[in-house]
Amino acid sequence: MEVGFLGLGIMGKAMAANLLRHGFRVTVWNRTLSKCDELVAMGAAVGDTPASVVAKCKYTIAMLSDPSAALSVVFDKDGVLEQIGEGKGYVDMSTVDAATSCKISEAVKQKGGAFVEAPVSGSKKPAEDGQLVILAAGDKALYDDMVPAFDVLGKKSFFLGEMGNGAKMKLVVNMIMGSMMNAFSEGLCLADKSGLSPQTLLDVLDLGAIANPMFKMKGPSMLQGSYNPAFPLKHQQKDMRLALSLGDENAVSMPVAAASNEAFKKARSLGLGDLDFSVVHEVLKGTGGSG
Ligand SMILES: NC(=O)C1=CN([C@@H]2O[C@H](COP(=O)(O)OP(=O)(O)OC[C@H]3O[C@@H](n4cnc5c(N)ncnc54)[C@H](OP(=O)(O)O)[C@@H]3O)[C@@H](O)[C@H]2O)C=CC1
Ligand SMILES: O=CCCC(=O)O
Repeated sequence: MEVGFLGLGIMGKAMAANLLRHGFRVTVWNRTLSKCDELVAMGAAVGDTPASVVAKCKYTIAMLSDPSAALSVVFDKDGVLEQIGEGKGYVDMSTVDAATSCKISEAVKQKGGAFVEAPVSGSKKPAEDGQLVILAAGDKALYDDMVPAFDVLGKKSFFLGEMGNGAKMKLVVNMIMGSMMNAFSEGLCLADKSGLSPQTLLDVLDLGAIANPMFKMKGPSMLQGSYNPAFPLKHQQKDMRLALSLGDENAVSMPVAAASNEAFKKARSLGLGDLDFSVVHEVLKGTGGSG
């Protein structure tokens, strides 16, 4: 199967590499073109523009930072829309809001193409290992065509029905994750300040009802103050912002998420946005809490 791949950041690079390793023919494009080199060394072809990738490939996947990047790659000059049409499919796996997905879907459909939104749960390591959870919605026929690729990229794919449901599900999941990260960080601070060993807290948590992979993976590096980005904090804050907006639209009160968003915003204002989202711990250590 031949696929195009737009966006070779932390996630896109790992996902495109995975497709190559599994025998897919992949044509890549990235705004900063030099980031294509590593994929070329693995056997990828390069397109000069999103439009040229879509012209070459029946199916094109995108993994871009945020709504503005997702819209720019479709609607701007040399964008996806210039070449999408009958018989071609576009799959955006970026985390965006439902309105962005719907806008792209309408434009792609107007040109005769098919569109699926397919944001993912799982970070850099699951992307490298093909263990993502895919939250797809939109054109069911295109989704079915993409199953061979989704099976390589993920351990499970959900088809969630109408356009926007994938984006909404992803935002709900990341709203919970961001709030959990703040509660976890506050707990580490509280243990430390009240004379307990934070390491022992990690051991206790790991044996109880709230044990989870995130605490297990991020806890030790947070205690060391090490924040190599797997999931950049700027993206987590974007997801909290979009989830809070979804809460506004649906009159859902989310005080925990709102307080967590403030801590992520504070971290961004301190220039920590490109580090892992667990760096919010430094903010909470500084203030003694998110409230
Ligand atoms: N990292 C993670 O753990 C996870 C991330 N996600 C989501 O996946 C998406 C990608 O995340 P991640 O790979 O971590 O992000 P990165 O910041 O590592 O990469 C972002 C990508 O978007 C491109 N980009 C940014 N702005 C534009 C623009 N205006 N036009 C064209 N391209 C642009 C960047 O290009 P350039 O290289 O030129 O800057 C880069 O390829 C995000 O929506 C994120 O929320 C979802 C699950 C997990
Ligand atoms: O959007 C990022 C999600 C990160 C994760 O699921 O571990």
